[in-house]
Amino acid sequence: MSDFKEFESVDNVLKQLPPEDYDKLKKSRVWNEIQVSDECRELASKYNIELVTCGFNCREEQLRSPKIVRVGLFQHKLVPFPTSTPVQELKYALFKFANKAIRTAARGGVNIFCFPETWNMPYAFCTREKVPWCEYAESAHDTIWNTAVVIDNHGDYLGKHRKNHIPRGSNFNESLYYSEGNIGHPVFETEFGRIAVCYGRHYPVNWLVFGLNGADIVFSPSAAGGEASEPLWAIEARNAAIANNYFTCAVNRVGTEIFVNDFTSGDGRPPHRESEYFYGSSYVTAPNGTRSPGLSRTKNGLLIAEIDLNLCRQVKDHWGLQLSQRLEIYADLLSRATKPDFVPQLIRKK
Ligand SMILES: NC(=O)NCCC(=O)O
Repeated sequence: MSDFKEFESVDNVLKQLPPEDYDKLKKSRVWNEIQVSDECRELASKYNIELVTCGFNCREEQLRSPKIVRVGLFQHKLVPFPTSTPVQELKYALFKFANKAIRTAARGGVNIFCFPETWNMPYAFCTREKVPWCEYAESAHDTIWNTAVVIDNHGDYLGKHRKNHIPRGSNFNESLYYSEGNIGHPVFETEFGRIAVCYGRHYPVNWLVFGLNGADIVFSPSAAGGEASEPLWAIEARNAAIANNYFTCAVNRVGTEIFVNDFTSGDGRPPHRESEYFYGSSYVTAPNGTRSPGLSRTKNGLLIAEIDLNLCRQVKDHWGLQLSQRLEIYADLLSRATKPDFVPQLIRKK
C-alpha cells in the first residue's frame, strides 16, 4: 500500500506515451492546450505548485457569444507543517501559502478559484478530539456548520453553503463537530456564471438539486481519502456533470496527516496516528462528460481549465435529459421513502 500512496497519477503515466499517441489521447478526451502567462508558470514553479492547464471544446453559436471562464482548482498538503504546530502559526502559514496560490491563479487568468474542504486546518476529525481543533472554527458567517463561503471578484461576500451530508464513519467523524446543513442548495449568480458548492458528492440527488436551481458550474471541495474512497473519485463528479449538464470541479486535499495522540478507526486496526491518505487528483468535467487531466495524487497543484458556459445548453439541447427526467415520479417516491411506514416496491415470486 505504501508504494501505491506514492503513485503520482495515471495522467503522468500517459504523458510518457510517444507524443503522437499522447496527442491522439488528448483528442479522444477532447481537451486542448490553453495559453497562460509566463509569470503564472514562473510563480507556480517558484512555489512548487504543479500547474496543469487545459481547455474544453465548445461549438460556436450564431446568436450567442461564447461565455469563456477560467476556473482554478487548488489542491495542497498540510505538510511541511506538523499538526502539532500552534493553531495561530499553522493558520497563518496556510494563509500565506493560499495567498501564493491565488496570485499564481490570477496570473493564469483564473476567474473562479476553489480551495479543498477545510483547507485552512488539519483534517482532525479522525481523532475525535476537540482540543485544540475547535479553535480553528471561525465565523465565516457560521461556526457549527462545515461551510463554504463564496466571495465575488470585487471581494464581496456573496453567500454561503452549509454541507448537507455530514460523514459519520471510519476516519471521517465530522458529525462530532458539525451540524447538518439547513440552508438548501444555493446557486450564486456571478459575473462568471451561476456557481454552486456541493460537498456531498456521494449523493446524486444533492447534485441534482444544484442543477434544478440553475447551476452552470458546481465546485466540490473535498477532503477525500483512503482505499474505499478513491475508486469513487473519478466517477462521482463526472457522472454528476453528465446527469445534470453542468461543469463540475472536484477539488481534493493531498497527503497524510500525522496527529500527536493515538486514535482508532473502528476497522479492527490497532490505534494509530495517521489520517487517511488524501489522494489529490482534482479534475474538471464538462457537461458532455469529457474531462480534464487530473492533478497529481501526491503534490500541491493548480489546475486551470478554460470552459465555455454555452456548452451547458448545447448538451441540454442535444440529449434533452431535462425534458424526460420525470421529476414527479421521483418526488412522489422520495416523499413516501421518508416515512417510517414506507413499503419498498419489491416483487417476490409467489
Ligand atoms: N470529507 C469527507 O466528507 N470525506 C468523506 C469520505 C470520502 O469521500 O473520502
